[in-house]
Amino acid sequence: MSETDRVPVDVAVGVLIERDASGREGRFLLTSRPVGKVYAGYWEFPGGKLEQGETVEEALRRELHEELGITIGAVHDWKIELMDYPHARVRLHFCKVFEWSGEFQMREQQAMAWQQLPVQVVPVLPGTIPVLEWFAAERAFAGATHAG
Ligand SMILES: Nc1nc2c([nH]c(=O)n2[C@H]2C[C@H](O)[C@@H](COP(=O)(O)OP(=O)(O)OP(=O)(O)O)O2)c(=O)[nH]1
Repeated sequence: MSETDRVPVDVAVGVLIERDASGREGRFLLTSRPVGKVYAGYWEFPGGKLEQGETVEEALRRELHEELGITIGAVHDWKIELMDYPHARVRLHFCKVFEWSGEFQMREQQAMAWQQLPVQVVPVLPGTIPVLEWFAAERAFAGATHAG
């Protein structure tokens, strides 16, 4: 593999979180990767690669609309994580989202699950696990962050 193959691809990832009346963060949304993609069936936060000229926010709005049929409100930059996979090197831009409108539609025949720690759906994509650790730290959650 040549060096240029290892240039990271930017990916916008949406961490949709429910909040209660006091603003306390609760369940978060995971979706399964569709059949035909690498890591098909693995659970992740919804999102996708930036197209040329797009910002992270623009890509996130487009991807969540394309994949889930929803329109998202404010996008809050949260963390950036570099992941090396055999198939690619990706720079994941995780953004928190608390507001959205529209009915969820699984437009790529994926599945969705609202989760708490510890996450019950399996298997979880390797690049998703750091997010669960960040949640654990924020929420003072002790123990395994996911099953399996
Ligand atoms: N959406 C998402 N992708 C993640 C997460 N963690 C993680 O390592 N990734 C990786 C998997 C993929 O290599 C890459 C996202 O690419 P993708 O193939 O899902 O993006 P896309 O929808 O634009 O796909 P395509 O049009 O190229 O088929 O980021 C995550 O939590 N969410």
